[in-house]
Amino acid sequence: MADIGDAGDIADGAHTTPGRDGGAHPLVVLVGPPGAGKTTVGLLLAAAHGVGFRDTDADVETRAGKPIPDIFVDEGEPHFRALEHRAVADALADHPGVLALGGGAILDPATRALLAGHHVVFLDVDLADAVKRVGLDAPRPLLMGNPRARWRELMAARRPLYTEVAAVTVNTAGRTPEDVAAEIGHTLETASHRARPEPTTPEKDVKR
Ligand SMILES: Nc1ncnc2c1ncn2[C@@H]1O[C@H](COP(=O)(O)OP(=O)(O)O)[C@@H](O)[C@H]1O
Ligand SMILES: O=C(O)C1=C[C@@H](OP(=O)(O)O)[C@@H](O)[C@H](O)C1
Ligand SMILES: [Mg+2]
Repeated sequence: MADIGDAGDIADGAHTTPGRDGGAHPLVVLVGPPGAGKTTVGLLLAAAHGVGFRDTDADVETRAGKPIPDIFVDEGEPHFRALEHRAVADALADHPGVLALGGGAILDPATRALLAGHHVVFLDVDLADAVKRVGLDAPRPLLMGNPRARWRELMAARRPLYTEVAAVTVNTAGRTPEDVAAEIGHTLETASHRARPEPTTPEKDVKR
């Protein structure tokens, strides 16, 4: 799938993160709830670093040939989640730039497992800012009805999952997308903030 806003080849290869399999893996993966700014900040971050930007929501829509709300209505959320898992797996395997995930991608345990070893940043936001940003904005099927109540419920259930997969949390409340992108850029320069370690083999599974 083509990158959005790809800045072209990076001459010195400095922005390519080689994976264990020799493929190119994302420089950074953004997670967080709807309205955290994953898409907005991701585009800015990619431009600042001269790398491509990819968003799994856009990949899912391209593959399905329809907007996300239509997928929810026509095929249901489980089908959307299956498409989303595939989109995340593909992008983690071959996208060397900035990758933004849909807010619920981390609900799938298999997707969380795939994120191990990647530089994952959790964009945190409070209810007031999130609702200001997305409340009555473009359609997000999971916020339909009462966006404030739905968002609060989603965040309560997901916060532990965002922190589980992320090496770094950046609070975005009251901050501009430019400021948030700059802070993420700093985390990329700090060795101690690199990706969380991959899980070790559970003791019970070790063959003696
Ligand atoms: N830090 C921010 N401050 C103010 N508005 C923001 C910020 N980040 C994003 N937005 C706005 O909020 C809306 C949702 O942002 P988006 O990037 O689509 O969030 P996400 O992808 O996390 O759901 C957009 O209208 C965007 O311009
Ligand atoms: O939180 C969610 O479950 C969803 C978030 C959306 O993406 P954003 O987080 O980019 O809004 C999109 O993937 C879909 O509507 C479901
Ligand atoms: Mg988004």
